[in-house]
Amino acid sequence: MTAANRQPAVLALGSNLGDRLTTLTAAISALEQVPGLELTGVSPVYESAAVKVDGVDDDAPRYLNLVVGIRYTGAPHALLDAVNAIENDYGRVRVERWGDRTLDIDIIVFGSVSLHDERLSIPHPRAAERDFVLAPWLDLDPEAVIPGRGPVRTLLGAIDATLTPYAVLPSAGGNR
Ligand SMILES: Nc1ncnc2c1ncn2[C@@H]1O[C@H](COP(=O)(O)OP(=O)(O)OP(=O)(O)O)[C@@H](O)[C@H]1O
Ligand SMILES: Nc1nc2c(c(=O)[nH]1)N=C(CO)CN2
Repeated sequence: MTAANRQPAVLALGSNLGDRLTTLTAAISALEQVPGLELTGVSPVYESAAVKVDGVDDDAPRYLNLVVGIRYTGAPHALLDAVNAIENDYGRVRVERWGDRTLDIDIIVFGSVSLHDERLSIPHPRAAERDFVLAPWLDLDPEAVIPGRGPVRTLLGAIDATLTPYAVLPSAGGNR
């Protein structure tokens, strides 16, 4: 793919261990260094209780979450490799599914791509139920849609959201 046909994509970032805001800020800088990746927007940061496999865990460290808009010249799996490398650089250790982590980066949508294989599912299969993805994404793009699921505004309206606005990063911006 050439620079002329970069795909718009949305990434969701989360952290509930360590210096969460510093990690998220550093991760955004690291994303900007990925060859072929251009940052187009950074949402506000929200805080929320950790959602675990068996429900909300009020005893677990709370999460900070944000989403970023990007344009990317490569393929979806190359983007996954890049975000996995950044997660590893920031000390991400996979212990359990939905376990606590220093940094999580999910690919939410990638253009109009629909793909499901053993490494990657796009659109992200759980994004439509996650207030910590939908709320910051709506801030970034009020017209956002998850292909096959509907407008982010409608999806968020169907959820009992329990997020708290936490911060706006100096790098934040809806339209670059
Ligand atoms: N859209 C996607 N974005 C990021 N990773 C994905 C995606 N679809 C599938 N994966 C795969 O999921 C694997 C496990 O991801 P991870 O351990 O971060 O899951 P999780 O964050 O605990 O849960 P969840 O996927 O519900 O957010 C990754 O190694 C990756 O191969
Ligand atoms: N509040 C919150 N809970 C979570 C999050 C997250 O980013 N925020 N990510 C998870 C796995 O990706 C599991 N649970």
